[in-house]
Amino acid sequence: MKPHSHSVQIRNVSKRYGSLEVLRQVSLDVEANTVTCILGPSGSGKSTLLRAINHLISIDSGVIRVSDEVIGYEQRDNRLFELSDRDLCRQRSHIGMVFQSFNLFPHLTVLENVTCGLITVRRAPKADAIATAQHFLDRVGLAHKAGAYPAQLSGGQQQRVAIARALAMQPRLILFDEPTSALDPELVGEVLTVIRELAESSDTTMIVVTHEIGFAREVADQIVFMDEGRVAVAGSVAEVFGSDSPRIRAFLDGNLK
Ligand SMILES: Nc1ncnc2c1ncn2[C@@H]1O[C@H](COP(=O)(O)OP(=O)(O)OP(=O)(O)O)[C@@H](O)[C@H]1O
Repeated sequence: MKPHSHSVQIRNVSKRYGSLEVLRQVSLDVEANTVTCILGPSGSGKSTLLRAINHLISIDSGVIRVSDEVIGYEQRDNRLFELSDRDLCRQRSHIGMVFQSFNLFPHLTVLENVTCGLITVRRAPKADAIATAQHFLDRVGLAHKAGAYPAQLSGGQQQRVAIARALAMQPRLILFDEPTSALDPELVGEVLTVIRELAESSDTTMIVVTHEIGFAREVADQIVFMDEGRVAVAGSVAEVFGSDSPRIRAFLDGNLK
C-alpha cells in the first residue's frame, strides 16, 4: 500500500540575505493530499519558501514540519543543529521537486534519468526501476521517448520527464518551482495538463509556485498570496479571488507582476 501523503506546517519562518528580508515570519498549513498554489509578485519570496520546505536553503528562524517531522534540523540540548547529509537525504527522498529548469542529466537517456534515483537512492533492482520508470513515462505521455537524450526533446517534454522522475520516487509531497516559467508559451499547456491530471488523480500533496493564475484557480484547494516576504492571504480559491485587498486585486488583474 502506498504511504499516506504528507501535511506541511510552517511556523514563523524568516530568512534574510544580507539586509534583504526575504521571508518574514511566514506561517502556513498545507493539508495532506491537497494542492496548494503559491502566487505573488516577483521577488515576494515564493521560491525561497518552497526551497526551504526541502531544506535546499536554510532558514534563519522558525520551523518547518513535514508530517510532524522537523525538516533540516534536529534538536539536541535545547539547540537546533542542521541534519547530517545522510538524514537530510532520507527526508528529501520522500519529497519530490520539479524545478523551473528541468535539471535532467544531459548524458543520460530519458529512461536512465527516471530510473537513476530509484536505483541509487531507493536501491531498487534494475528491472523494477525500469518497469516503474516506464509506467510514469507513460503517465506523462512520453513512453516512446525512453531512449532519447534530453537535448533531443522540447522544453515541455523535458519538463514532463522531470515530472515522471519525481513521480517515480513515489513522493508523499511534490514541490513545483515555477514549472512552466522557462517554457515557450506554446509548450506551457502540455505541462500544465500533466500537473492538472496529477492533481486530480494522485494522492500526493502538491505545492506549486506559479505565475499561471488561471491554472491555480482551476486546480488549487488552497491559494497562498505572498507579498514582500509575507503570506498576505491563504485561503480557498473563492476567498483569494474574492479578496478586496488592492494589492491582490492589482496582481490578479495583471497590474502587479
Ligand atoms: N541566494 C540569494 N542571494 C541573495 N538574494 C536572493 C537569493 N535568492 C533569492 N534572493 C532574493 O530574494 C528575493 C525573493 O526571491 P524569490 O526567488 O524567493 O522570489 P519569488 O517570489 O520566487 O520571485 P519570482 O516570481 O521572480 O521567481 C528576491 O529579491 C531575490 O532577489
